Amino acid sequence: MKALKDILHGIPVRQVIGNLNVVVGSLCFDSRKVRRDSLFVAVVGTQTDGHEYIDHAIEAGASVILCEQLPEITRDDVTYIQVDDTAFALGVSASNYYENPSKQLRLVGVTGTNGKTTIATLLYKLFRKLGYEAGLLSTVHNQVGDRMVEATHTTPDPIALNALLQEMVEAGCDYCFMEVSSHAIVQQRIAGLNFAGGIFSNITHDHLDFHKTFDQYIKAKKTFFDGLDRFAFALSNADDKNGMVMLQNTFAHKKTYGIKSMADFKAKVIESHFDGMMLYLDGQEVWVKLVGGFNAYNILAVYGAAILLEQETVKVLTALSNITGAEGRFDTIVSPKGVIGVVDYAHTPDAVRNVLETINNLRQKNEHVITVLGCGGDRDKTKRPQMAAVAVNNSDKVIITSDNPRTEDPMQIIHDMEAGIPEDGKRKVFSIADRREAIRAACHLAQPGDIILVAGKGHEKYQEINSERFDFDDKQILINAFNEQ
Ligand SMILES: CC(=O)N[C@H]1[C@@H](OP(=O)(O)OP(=O)(O)OC[C@H]2O[C@@H](n3ccc(=O)[nH]c3=O)[C@H](O)[C@@H]2O)O[C@H](CO)[C@@H](O)[C@@H]1O[C@H](C)C(=O)N[C@@H](C)C(=O)N[C@H](CCC(=O)O)C(=O)O
Ligand SMILES: Nc1ncnc2c1ncn2[C@@H]1O[C@H](COP(=O)(O)OP(=O)(O)OP(=O)(O)O)[C@@H](O)[C@H]1O
Ligand SMILES: N[C@H](CCC[C@H](N)C(=O)O)C(=O)O
Ligand SMILES: [Mg+2]
Repeated sequence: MKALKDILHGIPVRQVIGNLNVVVGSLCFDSRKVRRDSLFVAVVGTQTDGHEYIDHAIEAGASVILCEQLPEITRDDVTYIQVDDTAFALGVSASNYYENPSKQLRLVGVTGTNGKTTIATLLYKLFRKLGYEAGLLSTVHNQVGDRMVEATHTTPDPIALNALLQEMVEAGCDYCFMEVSSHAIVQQRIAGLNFAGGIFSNITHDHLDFHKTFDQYIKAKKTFFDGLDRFAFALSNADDKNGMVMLQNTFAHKKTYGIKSMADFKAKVIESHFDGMMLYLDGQEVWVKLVGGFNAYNILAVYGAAILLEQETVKVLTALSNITGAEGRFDTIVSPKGVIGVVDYAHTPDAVRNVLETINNLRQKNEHVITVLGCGGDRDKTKRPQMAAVAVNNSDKVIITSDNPRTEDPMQIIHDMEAGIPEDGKRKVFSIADRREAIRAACHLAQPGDIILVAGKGHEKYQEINSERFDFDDKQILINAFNEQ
C-alpha cells in the first residue's frame, strides 16, 4: 500500500480529476491483472492501446487511472491523472512504488546489439568473486544474489524490474548488472532508474522491424547514455563506428575501450584455443576461459567497468581468469568420434560472422565447418538473407532450418533466408525445416575433427511454434545426436 501522492513524485501531471489523497494497493499496466485499489496505467502499445481497457480496469477494481487521454465519462469514485507520457510515468511510478531501489545499490546497464548478456553475466560473476552481493537482469535469467528468477524479457517491464531491484536491495546486494534492450529504452522500461554506469558493446543490424531505420536504432541506444547523470560513467567501444556517438550528449564520465583505436582501456589477443585465450589487457597478460575476438571486447568492457567501479586491477584480473561465459554462448562439446560442436546464440548477421570467423581461426586446415542456422519468426525479416549469406560465406556446409517460427510459416522464413545465398554458394546448402533433424543431419555428415556450429538459440530450452512453446534444447539434442554417430 502506498500513498498516491508519493507514487506520483517526479511525474509532470497535466490534470487531476478526483481525490489525490488515496492509497494505492498495486500498480498495473495490464487490465487483466488489476485488483481492488490498483492504479491502472494506460500505455499505448504496438498491438493495442491501454486506454481501451480503462473501463475494464475500473470494473476489476482500479481506483486510480493514469492516462494520456481522459475518458469522456468519468466516475466520482475513481481518481484520474492525466499526463503527457504514460510510458515514462509508469517507469517513474514503479520506481517510487518500490522505494527507488536503484538508488540503494549501484546499478550498471549494458546496451548494444550483441554482447549484453555476456558482459552483464561476467560482471555479475566477477563481483560475486570479488566478495560482493550482486543481482543480474539478463536474457538467460535473473539473479537475486544466489536465487535464480526466470526471465521473460531481456529487460523486464518497469514493475517487474523495480520489484526485482527491491528484492536485491532486501537481499543486501551492493550491485546490479542489467541488460538494457533497445525495445526497453524506447518503451521507457528504464525511466526513473538511477544508473551508476552504462556500457555500450556495439551496434549492427537487428530489430529493424521495431525501429524501422538503422538511424532510429542508433538513436534509441544513445538515449540511454543521454539519460545518465554526472555521477555515472559511460563506457563505450571506441572501435565501433557508432561508439563515440553514444557519448556525444551524456553528462556521465566518458570512458572508452578498444583493441584497434586509442582508448582508456586497451587489450590484444595473444593466443587463442577452443577452451580460452591469452589476452594482453591493460599492460598485463591474462588467460580467460572465453574464446574469440568479440569476447576480447566483452572482457575489456567488463574490466573497464570494474576499474570504474573502483576495484583493484590485480584482483579483477585474477578473478576474470576463472570465470566462464554465459550459458549457450560459444558452448563447446566434443563427440565420442572427435567432432567438435559449438552451440551459440548468434542471431544477427554480425554475431554469425564473428562466431564463424572465430571457428575458422581455430580450426585445422582440412577440417570442415558445418553450420546449422535458422531465423526467428515475427522479428526483423531483413536480417534473414544476410544471416544466410554470412553463414554460407564462412562455412563448408550450411543446413538452413527453423529457429522460433512463432506465428510465421517456417518454410517462408527458410525461403527468405535462401534468397540471400550467392549463386556459387548454393551447392553448399540444403534446408531441413525440422531443427532436430537438421542437427542430426549435420552430425551424420561430420567427420572427426570437423566443427558443427548450431546457431541462434543458445540457452533457450524451447521452440516457439504458433504461440506454443515445445521443449527444445540445442545442446541436449546435439549431445544425443553425437552419441548416435
Ligand atoms: C514489441 C514489444 O516489445 N512488445 C512489448 C510491449 O507490448 P506492446 O507494446 O505490444 O503491448 P500491446 O499488446 O500493444 O498492449 C498495449 C497495452 O495495453 C495493455 N492491455 C492489453 C490488453 C488487455 O486486455 N488489457 C490491457 O491492459 C497492455 O498491458 C499494454 O500495456 O510491452 C509488453 C509489456 O511490457 C511486453 O510484454 C511486450 O513484449 C513482447 C512480448 C515481446 O516479444 N517483446 C520483445 C520483442 C522484446 O521486448 N525484446 C527485447 C529484447 C530484444 C533484444 O535486444 O534482443 C527485450 O527486452 O526482451
Ligand atoms: N561483443 C560482441 N560482438 C559481436 N558479437 C558478439 C559479441 N558478444 C557476443 N556476440 C555474439 O552474439 C551472440 C549473443 O551474445 P549475447 O547473448 O551476449 O548478446 P545480447 O546482446 O545479450 O543478445 P540479446 O539482444 O538477444 O539479448 C553470442 O552468442 C555471440 O555469437
Ligand atoms: N532477443 C532476441 C532473441 C532472438 C533469439 C532467436 N532465437 C529468435 O527467436 O529470433 C529477440 O527477441 O529478437
Ligand atoms: Mg541478452
